[in-house]
Amino acid sequence: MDNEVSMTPPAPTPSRALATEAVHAGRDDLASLGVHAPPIDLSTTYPSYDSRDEAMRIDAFATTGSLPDGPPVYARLDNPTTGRFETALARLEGTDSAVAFASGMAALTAVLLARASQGLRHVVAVRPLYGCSDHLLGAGLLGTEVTWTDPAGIADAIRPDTGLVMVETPANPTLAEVDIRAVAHACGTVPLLVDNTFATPVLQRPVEHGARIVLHSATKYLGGHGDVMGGVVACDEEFAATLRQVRFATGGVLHPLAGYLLLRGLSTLPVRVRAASTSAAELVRRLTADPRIARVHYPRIGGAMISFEVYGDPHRVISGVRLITPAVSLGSVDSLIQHPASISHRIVEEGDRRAAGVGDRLLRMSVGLEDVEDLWADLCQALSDGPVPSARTAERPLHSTAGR
Ligand code: MET
Repeated sequence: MDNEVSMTPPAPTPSRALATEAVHAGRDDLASLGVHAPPIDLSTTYPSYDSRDEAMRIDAFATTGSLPDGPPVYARLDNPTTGRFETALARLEGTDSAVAFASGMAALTAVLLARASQGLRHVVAVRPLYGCSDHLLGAGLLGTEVTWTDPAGIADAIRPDTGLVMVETPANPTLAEVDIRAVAHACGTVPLLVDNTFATPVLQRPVEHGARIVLHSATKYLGGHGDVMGGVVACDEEFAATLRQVRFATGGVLHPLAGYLLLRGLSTLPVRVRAASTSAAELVRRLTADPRIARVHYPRIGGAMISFEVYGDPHRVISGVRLITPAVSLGSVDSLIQHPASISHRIVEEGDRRAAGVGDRLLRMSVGLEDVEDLWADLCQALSDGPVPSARTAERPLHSTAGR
């Protein structure tokens, strides 16, 4: 008996803290497999001597979109390594399921196609969104039609063919926040999609506030090291099944090596997000007190993204950084800065961009894990091409999202 007790792993605790899930979700079977790190399955195809069984499994997937029992037949249906990342992300977001894609844009594309395939081609959306999301909705590339509105106008904008309401909060790049619960209420039976890329499940779990679909560019905080591109949708199993069918049909699959890296990234997500957020809040405090800065944007829920408007030439700041990397993207261990009007939101028509608060003097910074004093020193020299102001000049009170 003693032997039996020691050999049987204890049943997983039903509700584990986020930090625990981040490290263990998607890995529950590893000890029983006799390994410590997750295996990487690079197979594109899976052998079977039973073609009748394969036909049945393909039929079942085509009919239901459920994960095949046993090997996936072909890598466009599923992959066990990527499946671990999907399991873990669903656990962190508090959803039944998650479906991973080659990028955040492939993930959003699949959501739009899934709804359009049900005859629901109309989308209601709140600006700002990430520039390419805005473009994908607005350009009609997928045969969808968008109505842009503010949160208060959502209920009125919904039509019988509305398949989706989409918001991003905090929004890229202004960090504007929407009240997810209020918006979800306004959506009625139409599913609300929240792009949770900036907040991550560490700071916000949209499903707990009534959202039905959560989108991530996994390239950002989930991966966390600037070396893997991916996207993921967390949702109920019914919608996940449709997304898997779209993914199979359109081919925007995540590579299993990326799936491995994303699972690995999740294990440090809470630590990374909290540490970078502490530095970001300190930089916000100093920037708000700095006479070279016209306005600082920082969301109430916190996070590691900050935006600020300069009185001077924003392009000089970009060309002046030495430690901070002047590059688009975000969520890496190292800090990045970019000029949204030139890069991340360039594709949005200028008038729409400005109306959404993305002005020409706005800079967006993704705060990484460097020492905050080094980041401040670099920002200061880039802002002034001069020496770092003394600490006393940074003692004015903290204020966020306010102009001066
Ligand atoms: C190609 S531009 C943008 C990449 C990324 N989504 C960002 O906002 O930085």
